[in-house]
Amino acid sequence: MPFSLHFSPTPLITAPSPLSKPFFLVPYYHTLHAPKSPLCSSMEHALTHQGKQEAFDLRPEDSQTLPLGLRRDAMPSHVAVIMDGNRRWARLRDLPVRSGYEAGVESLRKIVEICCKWGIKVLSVFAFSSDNWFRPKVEVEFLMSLFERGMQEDTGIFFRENIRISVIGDLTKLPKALQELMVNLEEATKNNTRFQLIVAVSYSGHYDVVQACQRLALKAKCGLIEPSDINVSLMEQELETNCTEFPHPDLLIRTSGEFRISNFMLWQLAYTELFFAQSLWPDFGEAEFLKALLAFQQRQRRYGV
Ligand SMILES: CC(C)=CCC/C(C)=C/CC/C(C)=C/COP(=O)(O)OP(=O)(O)O
Repeated sequence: MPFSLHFSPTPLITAPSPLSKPFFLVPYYHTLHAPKSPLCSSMEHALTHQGKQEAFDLRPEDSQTLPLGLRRDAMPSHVAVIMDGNRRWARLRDLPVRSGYEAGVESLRKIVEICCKWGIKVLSVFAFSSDNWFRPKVEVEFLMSLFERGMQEDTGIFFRENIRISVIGDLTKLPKALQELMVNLEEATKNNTRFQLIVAVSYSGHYDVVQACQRLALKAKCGLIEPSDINVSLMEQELETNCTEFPHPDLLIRTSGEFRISNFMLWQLAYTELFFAQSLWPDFGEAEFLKALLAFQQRQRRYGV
């Protein structure tokens, strides 16, 4: 099934975009000491053709218009989502599991578009947990191919819409081509400023805290810091969310009626507001997202004070 984000062809880009100098990608190929990867050719394709043009519904004025009752001054900067319920969605319809994941990608695209429209700066999604490696091999392989396909097909949109992609997690476990694709996409979009999508793959909160501790221990061993220097700020510099200027989600949404955080961003969620939706992720759309944001805007955040 082809994917498409439905963005306006009208450039909404306010900051300088890599689109203005597509050849910046060329030196990057060389730093990888590798022939052009599939991503690189897909990027070239996207840059040449400027992405898909067939169906768009976002206009510049949309970014000024919020649904009734939603306040721009109380919008969360960073929303995190546990996209749960894709397989159940498929099973309820007698469809193969992969259709559930594909429908989940479409849902993600819708939410990304809404975030851009409503002025949310960062969206983090739990796309594949460290524990998901223990799922059936065929399912894991399908998910890997879905990440590859999804990212390749939307490359043009990321450039045109000024979207930065970051990937967090233990990427060393991913297929080599996917690792390369993700690293390339992160590098190529790192100066995009309108919106940042953080994709957590092969990720867990435990993994993140442990890798941060290992990095600090190494710095201490090398004499760069003293163990007594270690504090919240130094820890946060080593967590994988150091890729964003908003490392702490303001709001966490989990779909599918489950009430747990399942080892997602354990450190970063310390003061996050939680919202649990009944819908399965493929059914989670604008109306439910709005409900979550309205609930968030009514919360009083006291940070223990
Ligand atoms: C390109 C890109 C970032 C794609 C994201 C694709 C996507 C929706 C991934 C979710 C994967 C996942 C393991 C969800 C958990 O719900 P589940 O499917 O295990 O649901 P269940 O609780 O019904 O079993």
